[in-house]
Order: sequence, then C-alpha cells, then structure tokens
Amino acid sequence: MAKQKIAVVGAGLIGLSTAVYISESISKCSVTVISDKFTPNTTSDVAAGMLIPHTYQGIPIHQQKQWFRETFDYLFEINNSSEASDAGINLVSGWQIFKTIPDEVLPFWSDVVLGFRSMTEEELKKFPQHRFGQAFTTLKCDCPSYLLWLEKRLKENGCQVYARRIEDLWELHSKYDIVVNCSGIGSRELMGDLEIHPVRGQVLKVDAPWVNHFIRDGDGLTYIYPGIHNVTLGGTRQKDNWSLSPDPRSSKDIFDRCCALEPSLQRAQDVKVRVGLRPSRLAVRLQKEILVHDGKKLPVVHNYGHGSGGFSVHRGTAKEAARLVGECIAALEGSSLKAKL
Ligand SMILES: Cc1cc2nc3c(=O)[nH]c(=O)nc-3n(C[C@H](O)[C@H](O)[C@H](O)COP(=O)(O)OP(=O)(O)OC[C@H]3O[C@@H](n4cnc5c(N)ncnc54)[C@H](O)[C@@H]3O)c2cc1C
Ligand SMILES: O=C([O-])CC(=O)C(=O)O
Repeated sequence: MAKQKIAVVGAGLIGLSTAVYISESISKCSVTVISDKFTPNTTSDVAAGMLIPHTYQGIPIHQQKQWFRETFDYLFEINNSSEASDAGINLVSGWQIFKTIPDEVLPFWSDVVLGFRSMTEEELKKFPQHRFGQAFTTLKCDCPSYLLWLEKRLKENGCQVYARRIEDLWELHSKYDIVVNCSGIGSRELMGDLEIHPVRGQVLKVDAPWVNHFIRDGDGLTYIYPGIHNVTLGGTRQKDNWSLSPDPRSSKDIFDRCCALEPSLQRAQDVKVRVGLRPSRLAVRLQKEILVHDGKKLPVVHNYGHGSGGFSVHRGTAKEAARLVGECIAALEGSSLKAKL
C-alpha cells in the first residue's frame, strides 16, 4: 500500500515534537512540516522550558499526569545520554515557595519529579515573606537548542520542512492525505477557534552563571530558572494582550521581583528581553476532525492550546496525536480496500 502523506502545520515545540513522534512510530507514512515561523522566532523559543506542569481545567488529572510522566521520562533519558548537551536538557533542583499554604500541598506531579519534599524551616528562612515551600529536582530545556535538535531529528528521519503560511487547511488537500494542526495561537485565525486566547509572557534572559538553583513563587508570576546558557527571569501573565513589544516597566518589575528573591542577581549581565503569547485554552485540543468540501474529505488531527505548559507535556500529547493519526491511516486504508473490492 502507498505511504500516506502527512502534513504537520507548525514548527514550534508541538509541531516539531509531533512530527518526530509520527516519523519514528508510523512506518507507512511520509511527514512534511509546513510553518510560517521557525526557531528562533516561535513562542516556544521564548519559554523558560521548565518541566513543572500547569493544570488544564478541561482535562482529567490522570491524563495530564500521564502526559507529564511520558515527557519527563523521555527527557530524562536524553539527559542521561550523549545527546544531552546538543538537545539543551539539564536537571535542575530548587524551590517553589508560597506566601500562604496552597490547597495542593502535594501536587499531582509530585511523584514524577525527583525527590519532592516540603522545605525545611531552615530553608524557608531564606524567604521571610513566604510560609511554605516545596523542594524538588526537575528537568529544563534550553528551548532554542531543543527545537534545533528536534529539527535535526526530523531531517535524519527523512521528513521535509517548508516555510509557508497556511490560510486554510483545505489548501493542503491536493497534496496530503492527513493534516496535523499544531499551529498554537495561530489556530484562532486558522480554525476560527475563539476558545484559544493569548496570555502574554515577558521574560528576561540573563547571564548569571553562579545561580544554579531554581526559585518559583507559587503564584506563578515570579521565577528564576537557571539553564545551560542563561538564567530565565519571569514573568508576566497578561490575558488577551497581543503585544509582542517588550515593555520596559515590566522588565524593571520582573528584575526587582527576582532580585528580592535572589539578591545576587543584581550582578547579572547581558540582559535580553523576550516576549511570547501563550496559546491558552481550558483544554488542549487533541482530537480528530474530518473536513469535507464538495464531497471530498480531509482528515485532520488537532494538537494545540498548550498554554503555559507545553514543555511539560509535549511528548505525551505528541504520542496521543500520533495515535489519532494511526486511526486516520487505518480508516483511509480501510476505505481504499473497500473501493477496490
Ligand atoms: C514567557 C513564557 C514562558 C514559558 N515557560 C514555560 C515553561 O517553563 N514550561 C512549559 O512547559 N511551558 C512554558 N511556556 C509555554 C510554552 O512556550 C507553550 O506551551 C509552547 O511553546 C506552545 O508550543 P506551540 O508549538 O503550540 O506554539 P508555537 O511555538 O507558537 O508554534 C506554533 C507554530 O505554528 C506556526 N503557525 C501558526 N499559524 C500558522 C499558519 N496559519 N500557517 C503556518 N504556520 C502557522 C507558527 O509559525 C509556529 O511555528 C512558556 C510560554 C511563555 C510565553
Ligand atoms: O509558570 C512557570 O513556571 C513558567 C511558565 O510555564 C510560564 O511562564 O508560562
């Protein structure tokens, strides 16, 4: 039977990781990635890349935990291989601190990260404004390195990559059998999906190589994340704000909040400001849809809307998208067999 031609729209973290998963798990297909932007110009490049899940209100917790575990295990294996530095993956230990005791003292992901425990009184003395804290070790991606590494994997697997903006998924009907939509915030326009909205995030990437322990305020607004090449200082969460221009007042505010937690950051050098729009939705949209025009059909698998947590769950959602693509292939093969009989 001829190979099914799959087009993946989007070359951020979700498009690249989904294309890699499909090309490695489904032999009877060819994979092409089509996108208007590539690394270093995607939202995924701006992210801190920490594996600390955000909760999607519209998805059962056991499902989110499974996606996180699959992602953590995958990156942990890379971290323990000769690929670690190329892929930009490192293990990082640190503290999540709270001004008031959180509802979830033991979050659902506590037994996936390593060494999760409550902070000691002694550790908490470093943060006089905070009353409670969690200590653990997790993984962090240097996002541009990881995206380049995924692109390299794709090319090694024989996939094609094209730069092009798609106005309507139906444009792909004449050349491809199945489309996988990983267009992130672009799905608002491409699919007319008004459930997805931007949550603007501004961060600073600074040079401060002596900082090697992460600190995250549990309110999710202030964080210090050391990575392989720089330290990410965050952040902002501005719902429905589409501006990609850096805001100098926010930069000062982020810097001051981070210095309040880690005063040595006053000596940080080479401060770069980055802005990204989190593709936020109550639930990641991971489902099949059949587009129909003039009696012709185009199966589509959607995988978008990862909001603040794409890095934490991307491998798990890529696996689920690949399973849905497998179902589409089985249906296409079933119908072409029927047509021959
Ligand atoms: C400041 C900030 C910090 C973050 N920190 C973390 C973190 O520490 N941990 C974590 O887990 N997550 C984090 N995130 C969230 C994470 O960045 C996102 O969940 C993830 O990057 C989403 O990936 P994506 O591939 O869906 O989107 P994108 O990276 O935006 O990729 C979408 C792709 O689709 C393409 N596209 C869109 N429309 C079209 C079209 N019509 N035609 C062709 N191509 C199209 C775009 O060009 C792009 O290539 C953070 C986000 C921000 C903004
Ligand atoms: O919340 C965090 O720790 C980092 C993150 O995912 C974001 O800013 O979206």
